[in-house]
This record gives sequence, structure tokens and C-alpha cells, in this order.
Amino acid sequence: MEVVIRPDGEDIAGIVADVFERLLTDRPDAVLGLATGSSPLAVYDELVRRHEADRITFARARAFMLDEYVGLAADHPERYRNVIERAFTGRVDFPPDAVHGPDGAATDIPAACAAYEDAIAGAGGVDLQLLGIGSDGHIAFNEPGSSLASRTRIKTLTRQTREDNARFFGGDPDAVPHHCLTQGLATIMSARHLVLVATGPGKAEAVHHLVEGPVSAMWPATVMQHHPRATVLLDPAAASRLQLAGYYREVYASKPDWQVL
Ligand SMILES: N[C@@H]1[C@@H](O)[C@H](O)[C@@H](COP(=O)(O)O)O[C@@H]1O
Repeated sequence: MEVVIRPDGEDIAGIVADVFERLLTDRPDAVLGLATGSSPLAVYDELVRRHEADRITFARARAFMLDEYVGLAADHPERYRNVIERAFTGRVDFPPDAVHGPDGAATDIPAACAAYEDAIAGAGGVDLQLLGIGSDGHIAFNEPGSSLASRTRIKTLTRQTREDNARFFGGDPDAVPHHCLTQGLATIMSARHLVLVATGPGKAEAVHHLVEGPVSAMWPATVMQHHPRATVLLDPAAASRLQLAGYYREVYASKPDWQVL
């Protein structure tokens, strides 16, 4: 796992946008894995800026979202399909039907989850997966206790996650859906490059487990320690509980030019 500690979210967004830009330059039809939540927003803004400056096109790219709430109306502003369109995909040039997400309105949930796995596999798998992390260590919506071998399925959100996400639902944790569909940990691990962004003191404990803790379903993001190409970008607050922070800074500062993220 490569750990990069940078001064702030803006700086991190620039580095992550470079990873997207390099990939799309090499492979215009790349398959991108998109995350919702506030952590990736600065990245999306930077990608939109580069798109507007004619540096990046998504015209041949495809995208798969990580997760979706169950039971929100199609036009609900917090439905992740609508969130990602507002935050990113609707602001750039993805072709129609190139952006996919689990179907939180499906009547046959197991079939919808299996179809989503098939769609990802059918696209050739995800090349670059952007991730945030929940304060309880979840990635996508894989809450503590999630099987490290899990695939797309329905999950029940923890009270902590509903409290964290209440800010998007008028401050009321009870207005946050109890259920979601989420890519499993094994689904996420199948992506060829994982890039996780975490900022702020609220992420310090989860980041401490993610980077330096033992791999455990109790802190689901720790499964990323098994990934051959995982990059974790942190601001100083999110990195504040890392024992080897000085070493990670040194590694990044002395990175050979040819060795990009
Ligand atoms: N399902 C999403 C995750 O994909 C996200 O990474 C996480 C952190 O969100 P934020 O970036 O807003 O802190 O929680 C949400 O519930």
C-alpha cells in the first residue's frame, strides 16, 4: 500500500486527477470506479476543470458506481445515481448509458446484484477505483463484519453511518435509508488500481486501522492491504494517528520520477 500525505484536499485532488488523466490518455476506453460521499468531490471538480480545458475526455470511458441506497424514489436528490450525475458525470462528456450503478429500486434484489457483477465483468473489470472511507472503516457500504470475500449484495447500514450521512437528509439519521446495495469487498479488490482519499480528523481512526492495523472484517477497508496496487492519499489530520507517517512522507519525497502513482 502506498501512503501519500499531502497538505490539503486540493493538493490531493490534483494528484488523483493526474492518475485519471494518465489512464485516460493511455486508454480512452478505461473503466472507472466512482465513489459518492464528500471525499471525492474535489477530485471531480478538478477532473471537470481539466475536461473543460480539453485535457481529458470521457467520451469513450465507462463508469461503475460503488453503491446505492435501497428504496429512494428515482428523483430523490440523495439517490447516488443523482448525486454522481450532479457532482461529476453530468458535468463531463460520458456517453449516454456509460455510467452504471446498482439498482436500488429492483424488486428482485439478488438478481439485480448478480446482474451488476456481470456488467462489471462484461466491461472487462474496473481499471481505476476511487474510494472514500467511512468513519467506521467501511468502503463503499461494506460495514464492519462484511465478508472479505463479499460480492455485490444488500447490506444494512450501521447507526454510525446513518448518523454520518444524516447531513444529506435534513440532519435526521432516521431519514437515511436502512438498506443499500453495495459492491462487495472482493468486487472492489478486483479493480486494477485502488485510490482512496481521506481528509479530516474524523477519518483518523479508520485510517489508522486501514494502513497499520491487522486485516479484519471489523475494519473492512483493511482488506486493501492485500491489494497489489492500492494508493491512500491523506491530509495531515487523517494521517494523525499513523505510526510511520514520517517514513511515508520520506518515501513520497524521494520517489523516483519514473515511478508514478
Ligand atoms: N457509501 C459512501 C462511501 O462510499 C463513502 O466513502 C463514505 C465516506 O463518506 P464521506 O466521503 O462523505 O466522508 O460513506 C458513504 O456512506
